[in-house]
Parts: sequence; C-alpha cells; structure tokens
Amino acid sequence: MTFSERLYEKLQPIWRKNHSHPFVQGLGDGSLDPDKFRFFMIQDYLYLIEYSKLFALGSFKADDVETMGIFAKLLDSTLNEEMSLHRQYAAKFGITEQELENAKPSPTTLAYTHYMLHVGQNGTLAHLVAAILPCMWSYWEIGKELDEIPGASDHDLYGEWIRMYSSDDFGELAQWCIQLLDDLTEGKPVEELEKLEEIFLNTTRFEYMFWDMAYNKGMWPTDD
Ligand SMILES: Cc1ncc(CN)c(N)n1
Repeated sequence: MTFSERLYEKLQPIWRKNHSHPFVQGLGDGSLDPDKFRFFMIQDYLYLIEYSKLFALGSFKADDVETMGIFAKLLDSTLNEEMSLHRQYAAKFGITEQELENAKPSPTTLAYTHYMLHVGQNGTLAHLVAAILPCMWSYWEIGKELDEIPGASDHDLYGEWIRMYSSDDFGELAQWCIQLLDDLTEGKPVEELEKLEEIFLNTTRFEYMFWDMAYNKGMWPTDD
C-alpha cells in the first residue's frame, strides 16, 4: 500500500463530513446563502496569500530542479489563476480592493495558515507536502463530486467555482503532490510516517473547520 493510499483510508470520516456539510451541499444545489459565500471568498483570499508562500518554501526545500519548477508553477497558478477567480467574485460582490486589503483573518484562517507555515518552515520537504496536500486533494474531490450534479457547474454564482476545482489542470497539480508525497515517503521508518500522517490529518481537519467557519461566518467572539 502506498502512503497516499493509507492516508486515503484514514481521511474518509473527515471527508464524509466535508461532503455533507451544508456549505458544500449548498454550493452543489445552489441554495447557499450568497452572503456566506462572500464571507468565504474573502477569508479564502487571505488563506491563499499565506498558502502560496508554502509553494515558495517547497521550491526552496526541493532537492532537484524539476521539483523546484513544479512548486514555482504551483505558486504561479495559485497567485494568478486560483486567486483571479476570487478577484472576479470580489468584483461580482462589489468587494473593493480596499476591502480585500483591509480584511482580517478569522481565528480559523489564522490557525490553519499559521500551522502550515510552522510545519513548512521547521520541517522537511515531506512535512511540508503532508501539510499542503489536503487543501488541493479535498477541493479537487469536492469539485468533481459537485460537477456531477446536473446543472451545478452552470449555476450563475457557484458554477465558476465548481468548474475551477473540478478542472483537469487543478487535478493534475493535486495528483503531482500525491505522487511527490509517495516518493518522499518510500522506505521511511514507521515513526516518520506516523508524524507525517498526523500533520496530514491535522490539515484535513482544518479543511473541515474552514467550511464550518464560512457557513457560520465565524469571527472573533468579541469586536474589541
Ligand atoms: C481553505 C482552502 N482549502 C483549499 C483550497 C484549494 N486551493 C482553498 N482555496 N481554500
């Protein structure tokens, strides 16, 4: 069994919760309150600013030019393709550049991004890849599942989001990351694999928390 197959088994209970979460269900049937989606888009934009730094770190930590180049491609596609989706949605929602710039991360956004950056800065390349993989893998799975719902990818508001995350381009990058983690973990000792599994499951849990945060528009419990 490859390491990613082992992770795939372990992540099932959390992914089931993702897929049945009212935010994700609402994206699929079009019933999601646009105000919740607006909140999500702003938080996700802030999230991606921090997340993209992990690709720069991946390039720094890689041992060969080919891997460095693919991390550079991931950095470019996140900043200039994925985040341009967010900028388009911002325009649709009348969110100004100023509002995006002044937006503050929620506690969940902060905790999730800081955790990944901590692991990415202090760990090995395998640690970094274990931390970033759930982000790509889970969105690709959700995108593909929602794309199968008749009419979902043509929805006026949420269709574009579904098309982006179910796309072959997005899937290829997720698959590359899965393969890289399998290559990096081949023949590694049990304790190392357990540590990587823990990191992977932590960010998998953070993915679930992000959906829940968006659905509840969860900010700090006090404005002070
Ligand atoms: C929270 C989150 N997780 C994953 C993705 C997909 N890159 C995202 N945009 N935002």
